[in-house]
Amino acid sequence: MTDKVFEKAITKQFEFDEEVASVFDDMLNRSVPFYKEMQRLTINFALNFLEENDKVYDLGCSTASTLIELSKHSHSKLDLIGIDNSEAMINRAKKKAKAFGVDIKLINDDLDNISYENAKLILSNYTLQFIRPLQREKLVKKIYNNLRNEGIFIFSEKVISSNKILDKQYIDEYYEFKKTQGYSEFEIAQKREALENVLVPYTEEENKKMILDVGFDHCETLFKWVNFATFIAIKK
Ligand SMILES: Nc1ncnc2c1ncn2[C@@H]1O[C@H](C[S@+](CC[C@H]([NH3+])C(=O)[O-])CC(=O)[O-])[C@@H](O)[C@H]1O
Ligand SMILES: O=C(O)C(=O)Cc1ccccc1
Repeated sequence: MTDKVFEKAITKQFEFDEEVASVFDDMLNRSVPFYKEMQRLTINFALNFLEENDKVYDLGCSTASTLIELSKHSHSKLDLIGIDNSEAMINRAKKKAKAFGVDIKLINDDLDNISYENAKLILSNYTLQFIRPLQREKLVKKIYNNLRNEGIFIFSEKVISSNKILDKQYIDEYYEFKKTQGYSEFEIAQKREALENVLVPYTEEENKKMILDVGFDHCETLFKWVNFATFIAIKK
């Protein structure tokens, strides 16, 4: 279904409710530049590190698109677990996984309440940005502690620039992108307002610092388009 959530006047903050969940795949494809390419890279890099029966968690799995694709491309059997605190998203994820005949454990809970024990790979594309900064650091520490040795964390985030002039150019460039995707100026402005204080982006450097501060040995940018970045972190 086509995303028309912000065509009408909005009075509340952005929420992952039934209305958003019902158009979410279209929303993400049209709102995240190179979403499919970012997802392809996530999966290819993940597969390089995975072996039979490895445990994989997707934090903020939404409609489970990434886990379904991962499962389709894997030659080994994986233990796939998706977590999302939006019931509407998890219900869609369950329907999609069933339709694709893919075995995924889908859990409707807050990321805080889950133990990621024995994980070989943790994925989290465009989700940490919705977690309050203090809690975000705590969650990343838990991710590090629960990953096995040589475990991998791949995550994507909307980012800002610490340079004011460039940051303004980032915003303008993204605005142009959204127009090419068929969003009107009104829809773009409304969504921006609804996301204010809900989506809290860091700079690329802040993201890397957060990762290294909790103990990861290595973190680098796998992919970046202006204000959208994918990172890979490795635990020794
Ligand atoms: N505290 C939380 N606990 C659990 N889930 C949460 C929390 N906060 C937000 N979410 C969930 O995180 C997801 C973020 S969307 C991820 C896209 C997906 N990764 C994809 O690649 O297709 C990204 C976006 O919409 O920009 C939503 O489904 C929220 O319900
Ligand atoms: O659409 C936007 O304005 C964004 O900043 C990114 C985004 C994409 C999908 C859901 C929430 C935020």
